[in-house]
Amino acid sequence: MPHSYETDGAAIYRQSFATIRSEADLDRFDADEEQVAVRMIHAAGMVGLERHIRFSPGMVAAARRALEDGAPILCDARMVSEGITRFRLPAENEVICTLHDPSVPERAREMGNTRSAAALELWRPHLAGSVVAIGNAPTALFHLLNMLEDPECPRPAAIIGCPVGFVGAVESKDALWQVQPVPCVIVEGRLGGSAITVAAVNAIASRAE
Ligand SMILES: C/C1=C2N=C(/C=C3N=C(/C(C)=C4\N[C@@](C)([C@@H]5N=C1[C@](C)(CCC(=O)O)[C@H]5CC(=O)O)[C@@](C)(CC(=O)O)[C@@H]4CCC(=O)O)[C@@](C)(CC(=O)O)[C@@H]\3CCC(=O)O)C(C)(C)[C@@H]/2CCC(=O)O
Repeated sequence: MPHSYETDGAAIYRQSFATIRSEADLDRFDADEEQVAVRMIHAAGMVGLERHIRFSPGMVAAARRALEDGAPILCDARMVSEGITRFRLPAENEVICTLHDPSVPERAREMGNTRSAAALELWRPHLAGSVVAIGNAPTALFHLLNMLEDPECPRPAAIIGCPVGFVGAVESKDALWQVQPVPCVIVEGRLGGSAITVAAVNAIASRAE
């Protein structure tokens, strides 16, 4: 007997978002934040994630404005850059991931750091006014914060800072939240990841669900 299941993609999304809106506690988010939080919960498959999501004031508007003005999106991992739905982007924005540039392994050896952190050195020409999406590597977020301690370093318009894991994820996100060098969103704690980060970018890039 063949299995019966929903085959309409749009209906699947509608049903998912309706389920999230009925089960998640979204009251503390404004309308812009709620749209982004719903998509992050959707990507994680986890109602309850909302308790860990923190937006700095005006973050979604700042990131949206930057994208509409043509800002590039700088991603720590290809899992993030590949997940961004290009047709959602308001200005055919460039999506940049420098992690696999051939110069990065040698640069990482010289720096005594991970490839993820070393790859950010190649972001410098693109950083001003960009939207940063870090979904994997805590060392990338720490290195970005260190770069931004230099007042000469160009500043992004907004940071989606959601690295995941057990070593450095909690600490790097706490550091971003403490410093808030620019408007940002984080997922507190060990939770995070490329899918949740991509979902935030895709939600910010599109105005309404
Ligand atoms: C320590 C690292 C962690 N990686 C995690 C989780 C996942 N990583 C995947 C993949 C395919 C990649 N991870 C690298 C970025 C690689 N991961 C690391 C590093 C060793 C150090 C980063 C850091 O600690 O900040 C990092 C390599 C580096 O030198 O920077 C990756 C480049 C490794 C590689 O394939 O060469 C690669 C990213 C490729 C790309 O997309 O461009 C996973 C899919 C795991 C797997 O393959 O089994 C998974 C994805 C999670 C996600 O949602 O993004 C952690 C858990 C983040 C971990 C850091 C923290 C920790 O607690 O260990």
